[in-house]
Amino acid sequence: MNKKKTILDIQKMKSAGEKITFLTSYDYPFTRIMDECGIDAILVGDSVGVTFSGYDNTLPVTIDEMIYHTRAVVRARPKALVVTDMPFLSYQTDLRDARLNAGRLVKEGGAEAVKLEGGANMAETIRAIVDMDVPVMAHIGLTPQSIHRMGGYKVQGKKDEQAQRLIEDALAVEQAGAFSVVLEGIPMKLAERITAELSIPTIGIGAGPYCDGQVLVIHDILGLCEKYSPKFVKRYADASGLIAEAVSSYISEVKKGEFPDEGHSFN
Ligand SMILES: Nc1nc(=O)c2c([nH]1)NC[C@@H]1CN(c3ccc(C(=O)N[C@@H](CCC(=O)O)C(=O)O)cc3)CN21
Ligand SMILES: CC(C)C(=O)C(=O)O
Ligand SMILES: [Mg+2]
Repeated sequence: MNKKKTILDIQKMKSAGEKITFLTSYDYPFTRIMDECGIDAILVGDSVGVTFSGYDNTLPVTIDEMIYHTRAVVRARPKALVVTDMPFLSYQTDLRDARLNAGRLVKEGGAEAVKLEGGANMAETIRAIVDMDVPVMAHIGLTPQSIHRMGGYKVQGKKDEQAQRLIEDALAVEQAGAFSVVLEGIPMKLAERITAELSIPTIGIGAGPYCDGQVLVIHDILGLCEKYSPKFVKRYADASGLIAEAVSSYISEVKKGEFPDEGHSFN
């Protein structure tokens, strides 16, 4: 398909039984490459705080930083759907803040949808944003903005009672009008059950193979982020190694006077 992908295309893929592929991107060059490869959707994730800015977690990321990165992604004119994370404190305070910040991501950033963390507790917020025609993706299970409540990045929904609550959260966000939901860090059988019960697509990360689609952090699949190595990450390349090789070659050639040669110089 050579035209712009929309939330409708993403939703149709669930009924067609076609897996949905998401990756995070935070800039222009990565977006160009992954879009050329045919990625279905791009998440401008608040994981940018960890992978790009070097923070220990996602909590310090600001709405202005999310706008900045979304603009860089959108400038690549991807065919993929562009979804941007609402960062911590940009939607939890009240509905007005939530609407205003979701609107800023669309108006100033160029996002086509926003994502926020939470289930039943965020149903009203999801509804408020959807009511101004900004599509919302929900995110339940291991929600990184809740790191201090969870006491670390821990798999959620292992106990029956917790699992039941996550099923209720999933139903609540669908009911509130979310167009899709991320399931992060939950047992695969629970993700399978939620996927079967919902009519909106589930996008898993550390949630097993039975979701309607998958998402991973681009720096993780490239071996560019050493900070965390969750079990769910598969490293498809060693980009750190490639960069180190190139940088080392450059340093050594300059030191030896081999670079620049006449071919890289002007007369
Ligand atoms: N680069 C990067 N990738 C991510 O996936 C990611 C971020 N950053 N930053 C925000 C959160 C943090 N994430 C994480 C980080 C670590 C684990 C982790 O180590 N999980 C353990 C399970 C521990 C348990 O349940 O006891 C694992 O072994 O996978 C999970 C999610 C996901 N998100
Ligand atoms: C990994 C995904 C789901 C995310 O929220 C992020 O990158 O911030
Ligand atoms: Mg996020």
